[in-house]
Amino acid sequence: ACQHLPPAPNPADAAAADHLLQLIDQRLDVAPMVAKAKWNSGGAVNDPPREQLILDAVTAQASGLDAVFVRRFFQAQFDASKALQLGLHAQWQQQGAGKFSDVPDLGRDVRPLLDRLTPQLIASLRQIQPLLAEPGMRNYIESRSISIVRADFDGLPRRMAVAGLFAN
Ligand SMILES: O=C(O)C(=O)C[C@]1(C(=O)O)C=C[C@@H](O)C=C1
Repeated sequence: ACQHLPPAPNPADAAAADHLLQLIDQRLDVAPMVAKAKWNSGGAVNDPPREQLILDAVTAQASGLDAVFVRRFFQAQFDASKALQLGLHAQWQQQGAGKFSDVPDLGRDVRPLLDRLTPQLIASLRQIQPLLAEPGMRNYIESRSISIVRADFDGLPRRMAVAGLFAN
């Protein structure tokens, strides 16, 4: 029985994957705060110069790691954040929502939360990258992500964020 199922990763590798998924979830948890700050300010969700700044920083910090892999991963985190933010904006638009009170400042309060996660994500990617080709690892990551990473908008942002680990 179950011969068709891929093998589960060993406990240490599974724990490393769970840790990365927790960090992905923590980063995605910041998106609603970003969305509120931008809703109040009227600023665009997409900020290519800010993305470029982060990509340049991670490329510099990630020596030894494949630059294409790291950049693809972070771009996927931006794209997941934007999908979540745009979904929230569409919801608030439809509800005729007004400005939110007590929203943290994007530059002073919110982006530092993302910046604090960046080196943790890079450290976790270092651990995970050599394990990604193990049989069963992709399957494990994708199924575990459903329990660990937030599920907004039918899981679209979650799927986008996790897909960034794989080339296709
Ligand atoms: O900092 C912002 O303005 C965000 O919206 C967050 C974020 C990110 O995930 O880091 C996502 C989309 C933007 O294009 C730039 C950066």
